[in-house]
Amino acid sequence: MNTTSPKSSLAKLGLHSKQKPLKVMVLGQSGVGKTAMVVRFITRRFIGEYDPNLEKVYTFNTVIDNELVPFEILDAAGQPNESENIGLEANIRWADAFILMYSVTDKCSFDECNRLKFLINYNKRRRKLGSNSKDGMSDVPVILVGNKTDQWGDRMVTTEEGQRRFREISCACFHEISVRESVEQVWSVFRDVCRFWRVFNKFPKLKRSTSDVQNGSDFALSPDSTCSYYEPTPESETRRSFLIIGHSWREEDSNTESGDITGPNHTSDSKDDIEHPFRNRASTDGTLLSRPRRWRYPPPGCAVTHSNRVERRMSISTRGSNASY
Ligand SMILES: Nc1nc2c(ncn2[C@@H]2O[C@H](COP(=O)(O)OP(=O)(O)OP(=O)(O)O)[C@@H](O)[C@H]2O)c(=O)[nH]1
Repeated sequence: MNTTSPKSSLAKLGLHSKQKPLKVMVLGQSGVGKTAMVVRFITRRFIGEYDPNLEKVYTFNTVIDNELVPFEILDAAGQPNESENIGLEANIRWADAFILMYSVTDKCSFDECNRLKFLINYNKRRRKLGSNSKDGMSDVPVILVGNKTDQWGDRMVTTEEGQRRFREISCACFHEISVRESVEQVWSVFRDVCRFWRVFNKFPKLKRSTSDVQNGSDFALSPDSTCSYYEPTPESETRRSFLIIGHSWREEDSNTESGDITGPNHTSDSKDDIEHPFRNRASTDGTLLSRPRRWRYPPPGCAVTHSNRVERRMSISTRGSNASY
């Protein structure tokens, strides 16, 4: 017997809502290769020159890990002056996930990532701080990408600096790629965007981990999250993978395929790590320490001393590269 689900019948009639698109924003200084990367992902071609002022949303449906993913990709124009920050911030609020791109041949573009990550933190949190919803305490995946590794003679940012920065500004993972040389590297970036987005949606309580976990703490963001980068020299196409454990990464066996399920060793060692991984510092990224309970009429024996108060501090700076986290 031929059975049809109500969902598919509605879909045929065009009444059932489509799958939610994955809205990705590609951010970075002008000239780092944002447009080249998006076009490479969609068409598999490397096209040399583009209109630098063009800001465009590309829609592209593809299958990742056996699931259809309707991408909406906003290729943000490089932001040459501060007056365009308002539009930039509106776009940041629109997006579900981010690719933060710099060129390994341009130190300024690398430093610009700090400011942009700060803007992401601020704009994705601000809305949520005002909301009552518990789910509002969320974060979004941000993938740090260093492009143009084919220009190894002009390199100004080392792989180690990229790895350090990815930890410092709390991105979900880090890639080094050459859009010109490898379509596979470009695909691996978008694959990770999608995988992290799924993980963040699936485990809302983990969402803040990539912003708040202290250096070196072992916190399992996802058992199947791997990140990769490629060796910068053209003669070495060896793929190296990193398992992302919350804020930190560990080098894996180089034969491990991206997306492989990892063993139990990669999860957090103690339950305590999961329960108290955050909030060890005040910060300017909107992360507030939880306030101690203040009694209006303290119960007997519960004397609240002034020193018990936790200072709440939040300052916002969107200028320059001196944003702090
Ligand atoms: N060598 C090399 N050049 C690249 C690579 N990716 C992009 N480019 C070049 O870098 C230049 C800038 O690329 P775009 O894609 O226009 O950069 P963009 O970040 O979109 O720049 P805006 O549109 O100004 O924000 C172009 O000349 C590209 O051909 C790469 O992987 N290697």
